[in-house]
Amino acid sequence: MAAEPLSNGAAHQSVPGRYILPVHKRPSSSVKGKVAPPVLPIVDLGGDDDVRIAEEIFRAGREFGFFQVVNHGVPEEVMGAMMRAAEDFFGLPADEKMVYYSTDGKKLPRFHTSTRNGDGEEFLYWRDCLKIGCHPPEWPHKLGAALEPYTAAVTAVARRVLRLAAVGLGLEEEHFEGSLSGGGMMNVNHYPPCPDPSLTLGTGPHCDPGLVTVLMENVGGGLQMLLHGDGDAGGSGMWVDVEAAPGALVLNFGHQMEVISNGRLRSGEHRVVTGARAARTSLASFVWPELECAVATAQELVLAPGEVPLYRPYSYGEFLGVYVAEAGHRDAVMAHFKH
Ligand SMILES: O=C(O)CCC(=O)C(=O)O
Ligand SMILES: [Fe+2]
Repeated sequence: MAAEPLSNGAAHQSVPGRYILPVHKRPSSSVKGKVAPPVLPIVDLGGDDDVRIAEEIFRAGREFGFFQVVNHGVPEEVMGAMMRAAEDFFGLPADEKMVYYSTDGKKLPRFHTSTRNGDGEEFLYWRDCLKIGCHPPEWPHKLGAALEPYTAAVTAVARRVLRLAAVGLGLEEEHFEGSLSGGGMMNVNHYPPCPDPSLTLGTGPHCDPGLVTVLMENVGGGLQMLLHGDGDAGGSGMWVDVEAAPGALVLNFGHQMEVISNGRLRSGEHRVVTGARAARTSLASFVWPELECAVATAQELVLAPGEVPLYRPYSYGEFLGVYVAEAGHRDAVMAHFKH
């Protein structure tokens, strides 16, 4: 049954039944212990010491799949205008937002709650979202003016990081250019205050499907990443808060980076916990391959003695189909592509 988005009505006094997660899916069910949250690695994109920057990105990508960037070159006014436009959207009267409402997972732009507006969903995540394609004619007119400069600036950051990631991996600097990074879209996420955050999640555990994601948020707190325990931070299987400095952008690698790098760079698994007080808005800009693009582990890497590709080649369209069908569950998705 289709669900009404959270931001369409008055503030919620209690958690509607469909948003209450089964006990084993609630945020506390996966806390096995406590580690001091590691500081999210800070990569300074300023300056031209690309070797240093590439090394920093490689280290953060290997351990967490997550890092924050400063001196990224996206003007403060451009970030501010984009965030205000996003916040304003969710404050619009319901009928203006519902113009974009759809349960058709392929439609863009698309306004939805949870992941699919309740269509085929056993339970709902405490999130409204506006999904936007990467091409201007499809942009919702209310956000259009802010989207153009923001998307251009953030795409430039992603492209620079992809060039540096290629250098860190020992690939040609241009490895990710062209159709490998020719696609993408944006999630404009909105998490209203939740009357009982222990019963809900804003987004469930997932890795992003593409190469790299650039995230901007208005309120710190909510995003968590899963630790793997094989780096200095320890804490295998633990969720820790992703906290970024004011003005920084948070970046994470997605599944395609893990496949192409044969696991050297991790796709950072993450989720969003809800908060009782402030509404949180975040913008996740995804850079990914064009649908017909063939994706495969980079041959230059697999030449290491005895090393074989972990995943079989596929088209990105095939990958996205599996990702949607498996609702983004990391292991279930990757099982389709493992050798
Ligand atoms: O809201 C966030 O911090 C993360 C959102 C997210 O994971 C996504 O849109 O894929
Ligand atoms: Fe995500």
